[in-house]
Amino acid sequence: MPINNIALLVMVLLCFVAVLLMLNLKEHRQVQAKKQQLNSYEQILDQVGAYIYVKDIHCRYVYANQLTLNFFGVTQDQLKGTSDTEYFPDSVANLLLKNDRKVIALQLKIADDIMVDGEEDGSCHVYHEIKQPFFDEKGKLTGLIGVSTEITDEYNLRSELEQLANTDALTGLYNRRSFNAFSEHEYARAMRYFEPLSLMIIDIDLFKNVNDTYGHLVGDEVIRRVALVCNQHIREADVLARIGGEEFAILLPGTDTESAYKLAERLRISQQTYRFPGQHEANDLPEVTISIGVSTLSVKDKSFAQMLSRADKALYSSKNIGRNSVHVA
Ligand SMILES: Nc1nc2c(ncn2[C@@H]2O[C@H](COP(=O)(O)OP(=O)(O)OP(=O)(O)O)[C@@H](O)[C@H]2O)c(=O)[nH]1
Repeated sequence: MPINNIALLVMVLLCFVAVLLMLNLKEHRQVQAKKQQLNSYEQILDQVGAYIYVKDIHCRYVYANQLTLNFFGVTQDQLKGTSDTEYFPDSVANLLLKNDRKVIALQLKIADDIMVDGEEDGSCHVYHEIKQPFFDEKGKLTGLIGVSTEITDEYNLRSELEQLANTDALTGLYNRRSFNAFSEHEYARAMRYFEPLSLMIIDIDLFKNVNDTYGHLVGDEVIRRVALVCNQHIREADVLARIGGEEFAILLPGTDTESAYKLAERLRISQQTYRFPGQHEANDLPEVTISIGVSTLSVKDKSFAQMLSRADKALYSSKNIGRNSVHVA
């Protein structure tokens, strides 16, 4: 082969190698750039004040940001392939797994509040978690991505506000608002399943005299004592509420007229014969009597209001015959 041709061949080969090297270098640079980009994304995620993690389709951890790693007390390498059973009590881990499986199976985003008991002080922490399916660039499901934030303070505040909105400050009983909600619910249930349902309205007799004679503060204590005595006689399913100043109501699911009447009589008598053990200050409060109106759900009732109105009428009958009595309507 002439020398010129060999030189040409060497030149072509060199060019080919140079092109290959350049391509390789470009690819290397791209990989490096991607790595750098991923590193900076990870750095960003590490600085977010939320627990961020990725799990595979078997609900095992693939990645977690620094906050999550700190919480679990593991490194990124130690985390890989582990599951929640290693970091949470069984009850919590099962709940988390249930949510994970839902996300994977239904390919749906879900949100939930999770309560976790603190190991050291027994305090309860609440986390709001959002989980959604995670797909690769070809659209194939590869697992899930989750974000959790601690909402203990908000949760406690919400519970306190809910309690304030639903309970009566003086007695701690349900207020009228929550009594109405319970009543509608129990009325619908009793109607649907043909179950008995009774209602009692209780009013303290001549209560104005108590206030006028002993003052409002003593009046308040008497209201609290009436509530306490009523509370001692009811079952867990019964709903006792303070629905007005000196007026109470008790909703009695699964209770027929006869049983409701017997309970009302027991309550009426026990308001006069109660005695709290020891030197209870309620024992020194002025005596009062109560009047009660009872009604029971009828198939003819079109709404809970009709039952309520019958109990009200029965209460007025009790007042009209001289108080300290029970009437059924
Ligand atoms: N101390 C106190 N008194 C209250 C409260 N809410 C309502 N009252 C009082 O309860 C009294 C109710 O009086 P009335 O409606 O005339 O009825 P009553 O004196 O109980 O007479 P009868 O119901 O007919 O037996 C009023 O004096 C109200 O001011 C409360 O939260 N605390």
